[in-house]
Amino acid sequence: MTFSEFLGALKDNPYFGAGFGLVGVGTALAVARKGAQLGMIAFRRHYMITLEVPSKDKSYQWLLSWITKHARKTQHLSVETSYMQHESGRVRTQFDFLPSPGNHIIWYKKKWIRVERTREKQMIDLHTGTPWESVTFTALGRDREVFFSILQEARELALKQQEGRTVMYTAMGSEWRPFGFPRRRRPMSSVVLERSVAERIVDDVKEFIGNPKWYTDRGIPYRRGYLLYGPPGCGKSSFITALAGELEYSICLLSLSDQSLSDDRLNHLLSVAPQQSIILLEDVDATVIRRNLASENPVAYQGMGRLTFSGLLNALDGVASTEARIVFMTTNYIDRLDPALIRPGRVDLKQYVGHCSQWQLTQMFQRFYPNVPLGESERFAERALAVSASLSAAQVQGHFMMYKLDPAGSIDNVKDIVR
Ligand SMILES: Nc1ncnc2c1ncn2[C@@H]1O[C@H](COP(=O)(O)OP(=O)(O)OP(=O)(O)O)[C@@H](O)[C@H]1O
Repeated sequence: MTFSEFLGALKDNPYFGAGFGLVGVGTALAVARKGAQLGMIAFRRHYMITLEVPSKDKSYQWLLSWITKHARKTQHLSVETSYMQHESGRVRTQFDFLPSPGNHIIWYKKKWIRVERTREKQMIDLHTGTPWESVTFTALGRDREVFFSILQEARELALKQQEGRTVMYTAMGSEWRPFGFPRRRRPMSSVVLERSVAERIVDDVKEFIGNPKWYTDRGIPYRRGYLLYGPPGCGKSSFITALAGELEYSICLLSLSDQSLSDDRLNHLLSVAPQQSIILLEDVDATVIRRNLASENPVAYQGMGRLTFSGLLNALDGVASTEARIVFMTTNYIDRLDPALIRPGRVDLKQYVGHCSQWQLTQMFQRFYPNVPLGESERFAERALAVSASLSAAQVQGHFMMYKLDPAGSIDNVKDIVR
């Protein structure tokens, strides 16, 4: 008996015949299911548009906030805790509910949009230690405008949340991440530098930002470097913070004494800094010190601080973008810096920020005790300078804090300023 004869005999058998009928129905169902799947794929391909945004993309956090705003009715939430500084200076803890991983439906511009937030359990971003995530937007139709509109709105929403604040970024692995809570912008008037010093720098930066064409016309990289040097506590960092506020820029803070910083990482970080930000390199003398120590004692410094001096120079030279790139460096020891580091092109403007002059002391007193006659401020300045000619603004501020409501006490006890 052949195999087909055998199958024929089975079909004719009353017990097995019914089974064959079921197999026929099952096959039909499978075919129908397959057909539906193919139909769905074809429908998706031709009548639906999707946009996937990975968590590494700059717009990812903005989009999560946007989704939170639009998916108000969703019951599946996760929380993100942040800190916000109030006008009063108080720091408030803020809980933001974000849509949890899964599907959410949003009605937006007369369209239903499915938003799927996925989190990879298996994959971790090694640089930040966070799981890989993505959000996928799916809408009916072929019009991409809806996605542009969502991205644009999400960006504007994020900018609005930062209005009046300065965002500080710190380097986390190969990325810049917001650090702490956005700070209230520091007014320029709150930092008292020697007469016309602040104006000189502010004018220079504004002139630079306003003239990209000048640079492109001449083929000069559109970047500008600044070096503020001088003793501790005289206002270098405070001034840069106030400048960022004035320009409505954020600050990307990087300490060159960070032992985990390598040439490649620095190079990468400088090239991916957020738009409209000042890159602030602190302790810029640290690389030079390390280089000297390492050459004196190579064994002890082996493997430490893979950032080399030439790596720093290369990274600074590589900083070029279509956007104004502003790099500020600070140091307490300019004499320790290699001339190659501060040559024009790497540092275009150097400014000494030193101990308080008589004019500065008068201004500081006036700002702290606004209702006191000018003569009293001048008297304080004279007496303070008689105590020490090298007072830092931080020292003076500390002294005022001891006599918050007592300007006369602040003058009478001025000798305590050096304690
Ligand atoms: N010129 C200034 N006017 C007003 N406040 C100042 C000034 N300089 C310093 N201060 C105050 O002193 C503190 C320390 O200042 P800041 O960190 O800006 O100094 P710095 O020069 O950057 O010091 P370092 O070299 O140690 O980094 C801040 O709280 C700041 O408010």
